[in-house]
Amino acid sequence: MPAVAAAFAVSPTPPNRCPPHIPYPGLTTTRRPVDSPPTPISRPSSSSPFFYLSLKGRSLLALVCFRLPSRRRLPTEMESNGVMSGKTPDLVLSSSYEAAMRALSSLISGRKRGEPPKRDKKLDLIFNYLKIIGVEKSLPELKIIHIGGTKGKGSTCTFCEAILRECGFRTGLFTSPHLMDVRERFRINGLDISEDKFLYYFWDCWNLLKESVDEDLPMPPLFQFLTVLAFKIFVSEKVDVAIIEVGLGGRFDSTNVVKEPVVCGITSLGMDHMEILGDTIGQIASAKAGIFKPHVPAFTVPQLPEAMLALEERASELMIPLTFASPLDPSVMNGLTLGLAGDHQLINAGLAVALCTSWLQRTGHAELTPNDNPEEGLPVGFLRGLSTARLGGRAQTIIDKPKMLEQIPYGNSGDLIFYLDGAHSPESMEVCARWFSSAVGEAQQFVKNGFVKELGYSSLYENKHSSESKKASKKILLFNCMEKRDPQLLLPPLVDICASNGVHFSKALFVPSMSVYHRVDSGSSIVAPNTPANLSWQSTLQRTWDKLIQEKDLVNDNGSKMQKLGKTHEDFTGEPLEKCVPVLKDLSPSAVVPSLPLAIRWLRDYAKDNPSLHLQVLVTGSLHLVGDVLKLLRR
Ligand SMILES: Nc1ncnc2c1ncn2[C@@H]1O[C@H](COP(=O)(O)OP(=O)(O)OP(=O)(O)O)[C@@H](O)[C@H]1O
Ligand SMILES: [Mg+2]
Ligand SMILES: [Mg+2]
Repeated sequence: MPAVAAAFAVSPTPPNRCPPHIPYPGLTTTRRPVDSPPTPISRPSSSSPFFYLSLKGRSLLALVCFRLPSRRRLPTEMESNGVMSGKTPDLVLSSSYEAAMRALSSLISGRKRGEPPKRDKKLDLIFNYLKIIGVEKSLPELKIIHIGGTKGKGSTCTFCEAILRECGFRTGLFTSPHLMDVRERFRINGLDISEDKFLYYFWDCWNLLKESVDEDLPMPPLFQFLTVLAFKIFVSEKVDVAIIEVGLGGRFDSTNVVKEPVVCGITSLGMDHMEILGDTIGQIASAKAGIFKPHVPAFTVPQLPEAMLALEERASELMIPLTFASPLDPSVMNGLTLGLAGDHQLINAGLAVALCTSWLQRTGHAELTPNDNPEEGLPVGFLRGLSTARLGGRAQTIIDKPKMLEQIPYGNSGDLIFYLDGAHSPESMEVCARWFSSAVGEAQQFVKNGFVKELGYSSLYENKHSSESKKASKKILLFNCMEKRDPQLLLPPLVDICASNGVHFSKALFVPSMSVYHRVDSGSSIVAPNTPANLSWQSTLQRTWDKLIQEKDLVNDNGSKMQKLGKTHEDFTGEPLEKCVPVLKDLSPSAVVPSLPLAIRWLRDYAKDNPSLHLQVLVTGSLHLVGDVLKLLRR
């Protein structure tokens, strides 16, 4: 066995749940040898329809020059806002990215979330958009892995992408939603698409569509546009495999324009988007199974019986094998950990292994699949992919210590750790609570041992200050969710599961998100600490929380009963509230904070003023909230 493979040798993976081998007609793929460096992303040359100037430093990279294809008009949006001068068509100033975001935002339809979409002919329309941008004939070349489900789609897609890239293939990954920047949705070979490439493909598609739209074929709504843009990018970038996450549902989802993927997967199913998909888990499963296609093997994870039945029914109608992928056995990781944290990721990783195995078999690369011989375990590409996969805002831990990497003694200026997870359904709230309980336990263990784990960078820093090991920890919840969600379904599982693991919140802060779903922001857009006029939703959340805490009569971190609402909470006495967030003055175990920047500032001040505390903040309830916190922490 080669040395590198020996180093990764693992005990057996179950001879992996692969269906009978169904060859994919006409499909074989070339790939880089496993040990060679990833294929560099090919850059456009000056003879291509466009070129870019590489200027000094990252900031100047935004000053991109494009030679737009001569048959194209200049983007109307850019002309109208003065970003691009009509007399100098080759120059797109840096703010053109903001112009692209404004153009994208204009595609967000006025339809309220929750109203049934107009489904008739939707996929036909999308097919027409693909024709207009010139990629409809190339779709079959993309060798797609198509993944739907209620929870774990993005994670499973991310594992698949990382595995196949580590096996030597050039990958394209399309996921949703994004946290900070729309480009996160389009990864090429593991990296978010660059701004220059994004702008090129964006305006190319935009102009072609604008030139062709009429009453019968209007501009597509946002997600449809992003879907056709993804196909444009992946076809143009000549990826070997495109991993496509379903947006919502399955049968009527924009991504279901894919006629013949190589393999399909359905992740954990649960009750979400019932207003569109149906009231029962069976109906939801049927809608999701709408991505199954004739001659294409399908895989899924452990499901409730009713959901499993609906998936099986659809599979048998199409006469395709539906294979059950069991959660990954951690022992097959040979001591490595999954790149995405939380026990639930074992479910997603097990599905990803099955999907990649099937993809490799069907595209003529069976030699790269896990060996049936249990002694040989997972191949090195699988192990590398599973252990290096990354996806922000899902069970992500960030230490708020900008100088951490300079190894400044820990604890001197406050100790604040953010645990971020975009859970927003009851099921995901449960897995989030389990992950948080175990993560804070782990962190506490490191502290007790005199070590602090820099979780974001997976390295250890020795703590030379023995007083550190005596630090007490406080857990704070920073929460928001969309108004269509029911906090009575989201907050109880969080509180119950944490409490059953001995984890109690000292305080809960309810705060409005800053990003809004009717606007697409760039990652660098200014985060304004605007105070929304109406905080009534946050007050509703607070009331739900307070009632829950009172009913449960929970104990706090010190083992003493939490003070009832309105009374002084001993954990928060002596803090310099007045200089920061007046609304926190009441010192109750919960508060509505009028803006997110204020909440972060208050947390930082509190940590600084209480150096003997470890402050562990769980941010959850909304991916918007998580994205906004990431933006603020990055600054
Ligand atoms: N297998 C799973 N079972 C239950 N919850 C999960 C599972 N995987 C992930 N989650 C939860 O769902 C959240 C989102 O994970 P992920 O992005 O992988 O799912 P998604 O299906 O793409 O979600 P979305 O509906 O937001 O697109 C995670 O932060 C976690 O809380
Ligand atoms: Mg969803
Ligand atoms: Mg997703």
